[in-house]
Amino acid sequence: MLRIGIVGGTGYTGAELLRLLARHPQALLTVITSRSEAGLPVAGMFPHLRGQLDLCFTEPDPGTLAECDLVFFATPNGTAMRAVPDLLERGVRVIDLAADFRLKDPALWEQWYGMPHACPELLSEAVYGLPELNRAAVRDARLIANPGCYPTAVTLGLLPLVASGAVDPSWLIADAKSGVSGAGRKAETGLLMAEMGESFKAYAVKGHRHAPEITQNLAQFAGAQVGLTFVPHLVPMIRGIEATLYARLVDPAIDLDSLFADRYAGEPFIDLMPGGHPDTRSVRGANVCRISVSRQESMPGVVVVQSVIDNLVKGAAGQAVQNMNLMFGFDETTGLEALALLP
Ligand SMILES: NC(=O)C1=CN([C@@H]2O[C@H](COP(=O)(O)OP(=O)(O)OC[C@H]3O[C@@H](n4cnc5c(N)ncnc54)[C@H](OP(=O)(O)O)[C@@H]3O)[C@@H](O)[C@H]2O)C=CC1
Ligand SMILES: CC(=O)N[C@@H](CCC(=O)OP(=O)(O)O)C(=O)O
Repeated sequence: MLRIGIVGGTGYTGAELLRLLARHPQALLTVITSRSEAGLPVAGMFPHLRGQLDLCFTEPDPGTLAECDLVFFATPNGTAMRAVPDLLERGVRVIDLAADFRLKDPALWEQWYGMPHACPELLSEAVYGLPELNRAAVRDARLIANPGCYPTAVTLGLLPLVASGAVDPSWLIADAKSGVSGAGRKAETGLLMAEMGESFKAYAVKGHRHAPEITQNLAQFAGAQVGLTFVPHLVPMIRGIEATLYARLVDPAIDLDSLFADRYAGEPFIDLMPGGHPDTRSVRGANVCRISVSRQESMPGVVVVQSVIDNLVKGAAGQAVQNMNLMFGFDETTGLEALALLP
């Protein structure tokens, strides 16, 4: 059994990791940290884990974490980078669900995250953990940068188009919407039901920190400068991301459904839905990205992709478990077989 630690076990992605790992046949949860709940039983805070997990939250402690085979960081940006060098040194492998190791350029990290990077020397080693893009490297990684939620939905939706040269990479638009759990479990006025319920708005229109992450992903395949307009929206639902993506086709005669089917053949967590309108409830709780690709008769030169994920599953904890399975040689789908919840 793999001994697993989770730093940040009281947040939404930490709780989702607990839900998935409590039933994973090869995973043994040994350390779950929380500074605010240290000493309290995990199942006391999360009753859905009663009878599944007999552990108490503990303060994050490097010595205890070093006894694990793998540590997940489900913590705010800028937390993992302070602890990771020591854990790697002690032979522990790490999956960071935050953004600390996602951007390869430390100056870009500082620009978007507002602090200098604590261990820039590890950025080149860290593997971006999107298996559909990077599966072989994930298997051998000591350190995984688990992708952001929006970047997962947007990258998977645009990748077949950009990588095949079917679209002009300098003109990409991503219009993305997220449920409120994407903002984490912190108390914030703008996230109150009375503030965001029955309402809907775009935010970070001038620039969101996920834009450089998506651009970095696509640039590896584009063969030319990537130009992306990315606008996120907050919608009054709890889970889910829907990204509607637009790009200009180089050859309007291309068979788009075949292009996507070829790119994602054999992918266990990509579901192509030709002619469909994937909705967020069809992925709630499931580790899947459901994609449809279309064009309008009046604008045959513009492709429209719809891509949906559960931000906490394929957009965070499920993807992290998928990466863990690859890193430790388990079947990639172990512990991730659950279907979506409907309704
Ligand atoms: N929510 C989402 O949909 C997604 C989130 N992410 C990323 O995953 C990370 C976690 O997100 P989320 O679960 O939503 O966040 P939450 O705010 O819900 O939870 C954060 C957790 O981290 C702990 N924590 C906070 N500060 C520290 C610290 N300095 N040292 C140790 N533990 C700390 C908190 O517990 P305590 O304070 O008790 O120690 C809490 O358990 C973030 O970086 C987020 O950007 C990525 C993809 C999707
Ligand atoms: C709805 C909402 O607020 N979403 C978050 C996405 C946060 C996230 O998961 O991003 P990182 O892992 O890169 O921090 C936001 O826009 O900040």
